[in-house]
Amino acid sequence: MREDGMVCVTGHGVPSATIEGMEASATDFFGLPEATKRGFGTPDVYGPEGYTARGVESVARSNDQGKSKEAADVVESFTFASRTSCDRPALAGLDPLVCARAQTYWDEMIRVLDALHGITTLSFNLSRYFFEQFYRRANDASFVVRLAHYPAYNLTNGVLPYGRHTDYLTFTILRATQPGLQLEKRDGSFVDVLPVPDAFVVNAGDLTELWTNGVWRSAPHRVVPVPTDANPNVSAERCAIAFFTGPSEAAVITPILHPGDEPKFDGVAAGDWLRIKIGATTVVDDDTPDGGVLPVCDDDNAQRLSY
Ligand SMILES: O=C(O)CCC(=O)C(=O)O
Ligand SMILES: [Fe+2]
Repeated sequence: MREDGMVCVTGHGVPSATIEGMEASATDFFGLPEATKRGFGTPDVYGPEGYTARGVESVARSNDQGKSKEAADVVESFTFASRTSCDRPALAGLDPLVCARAQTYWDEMIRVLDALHGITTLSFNLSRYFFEQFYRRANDASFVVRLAHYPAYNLTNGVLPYGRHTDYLTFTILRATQPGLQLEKRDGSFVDVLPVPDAFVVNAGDLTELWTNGVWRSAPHRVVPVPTDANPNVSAERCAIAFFTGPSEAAVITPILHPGDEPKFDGVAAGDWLRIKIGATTVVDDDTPDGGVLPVCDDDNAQRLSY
């Protein structure tokens, strides 16, 4: 966490069936016709609940509030913004099996997060219950399950499946079975984060860095295309499941200081930070041309999604 801001977690106890169920839900959902997918949530905005279509999100814009007008990511996604998302009208009609699997996955992720918080309290000499007040008391902590599908696409104009960014809040618990994720090291070089069987990748986000006064690092990372064996000009299809975690919107996060420490950051309300970051990432029509124009998926060369 100090050096890279990213670790590989094994021995987490999450049943394989729970992980495989969520992966199967991702495969099933993204395999639906585009018009059906667009019926869930707000497909032309990234952030709220439900489906976000390809060409809408440009995560790299979160780095500078959108000033750089980075290209849209080659990704479509589905967000469960609460454990009971499926009860909301926006998601009415979603396959009940997908909903049930998401709830099971959610509960397991909370369990893993509790362990991560336990490790953090030990590392920073905090009360075992330090995080409770920020996450549980108001019962509105920022937890999100995000399913991401990176379709196969022609590698013609250098766009990335998912641009370089840091995660906005505290810990992200990530599951991906295909290569493509890269971590930016402190010297600016990128290294592959290859999938490890049965493991999760956990990375610290911006508020973890703030909270730990810079001791743990908010790791810049990105997803790069991985050419298929059949055609080096086509990127392989990929799926990932992220569980994003963060404190309640109103929680003001300030650096945890030990005797002799000087604060390196000002405090910030978690909700304000999230809005600043996420607000810049939706690509709109009047953006620079590259924002809306994506390479077309070559169906003949597209690989079947396989877990
Ligand atoms: O797809 C991945 O492996 C990483 C996705 C990611 O960085 C994110 O959703 O924040
Ligand atoms: Fe990320």
